[in-house]
Formats: sequence, C-alpha cells, structure tokens
Amino acid sequence: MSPAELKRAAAARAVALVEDGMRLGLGTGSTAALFVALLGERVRAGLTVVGVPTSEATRMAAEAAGIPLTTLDATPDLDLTIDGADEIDPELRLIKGGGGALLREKIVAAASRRMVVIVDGAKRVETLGRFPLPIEVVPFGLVATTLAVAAAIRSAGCAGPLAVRKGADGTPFVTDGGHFILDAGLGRIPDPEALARALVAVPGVVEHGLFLGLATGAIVAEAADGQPRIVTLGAA
Ligand SMILES: O=C(CO)[C@H](O)[C@H](O)COP(=O)(O)O
Repeated sequence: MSPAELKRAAAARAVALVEDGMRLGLGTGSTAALFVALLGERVRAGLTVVGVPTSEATRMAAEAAGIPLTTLDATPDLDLTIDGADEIDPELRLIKGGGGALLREKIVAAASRRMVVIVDGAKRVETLGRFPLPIEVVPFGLVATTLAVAAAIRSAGCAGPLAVRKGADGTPFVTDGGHFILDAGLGRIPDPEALARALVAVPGVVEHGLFLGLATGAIVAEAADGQPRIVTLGAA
C-alpha cells in the first residue's frame, strides 16, 4: 500500500470523530489535507462545524472544500484538532513542522480540548529524532541564534547538523509568521522535555517542533495484507 492510501485511511477514520457543532482545529500537511477534503464532503452533506486553519495552505483548502472558518480570536476554545505529524513515539510525543506550520499548529493544538494525530505507520518511532527537528527562529540575528541553538542542543545531550531550511529557489523558506526554520538532524532525542526547555530559553527561537503533552490520541494506518489496518493510541 502506498503512504497516500494509508494517510487517507487514517484521515477517513478521523472524520468519523467529528460531531455536529464541533469547533475544530484543522492541521497542515498532506494527511491533514485529506482530512479537510473528507470533512468538506460531510459539511456539504449537512454537518455543521467551524474550523480554525493552522496555515494559509489549509485555509485555502478548507475554503475550497466549503468548511466554515473562524479565528482563534473569535473562537479561542476548540473541541478537537486533527493534524498530521512527522514522528510519534509511544508516549504520543511528536515531531511536527515538516510542512513549516509548527507555530500555528502548536497554538491551535494548545487551544483544543483534544488533539488527535493522523499518521501512516512509518511515522511511529520508539525514540524521536530520526526526522530533523524543525526550530522556528526570527531572521534577525540568525547566525547568533543558530550558535545558541547548537549550544542548547548539546546541553540536552543531542548532536547533529543544523541547517537553515531552503525553498525550491534556494532562498530561506519563510513561514506564515515571517520566520525562518532551522532543521536539526539529531538522529535521536533521548530527553525531548530537556531539549524543549533548552530551546525555548534561546532568544530568537519562536517555537520548536517538539509537541509534548499535546496529543491526546492518534490514529495510525498500517499496511496489513495489502489493506490498511487502523491502530489507535491514547483516546482516539
Ligand atoms: O507538521 C506538519 C506541518 O507543519 C505536518 O503535519 C507534518 O509535516 C506531516 O505531514 P504529512 O501529513 O504531509 O506527512
């Protein structure tokens, strides 16, 4: 089975969690986009929900799908956020930000009573860190901030290269918030909480892609005999 088929299976299961009247956080990435498209089908069939998108890309996709949207300022308490992830460990700790939307994704997840992660089985790891950790930083003082981030990483017992994320044209990728992203290829993060504490202490770091204590459940689609098999973790 292709990753896309597995992502679609996870997204389809997540759509079934949505109830009439819910205030939803809408994640970013290819898996979340499948969820948004399927949610749009239910909305067109009469479901009443309102969504807060976690990126401009998701806002456009949700509008195209006919999903009514609001903002966190107008609707600061959300019932449920559905989002993808780049990695998930057995304690529902995540690495997110492969799509560059980690800041809004984390704000929206933190404003939600529940966050259910939708992933294909390849995203499950015993220890976070195989996927490069995205760290969102302000452009001002980039070199000084990068050196301080490197020191913070070492202080948390990690090591590995740090690179400014580039777009297709070779210039720095710019987030929806106007920031840059440093991708940290750490291989293994033995103590994600310690690393998170060290990173947020660095001036210039806006946010990082470690989502700790935010996900309340996960829907994992794995391939079994050519069919998707859904495994749920936590409350999902
Ligand atoms: O964190 C994210 C975007 O910032 C995505 O959820 C993450 O990158 C997973 O993406 P995909 O569903 O395309 O594999």
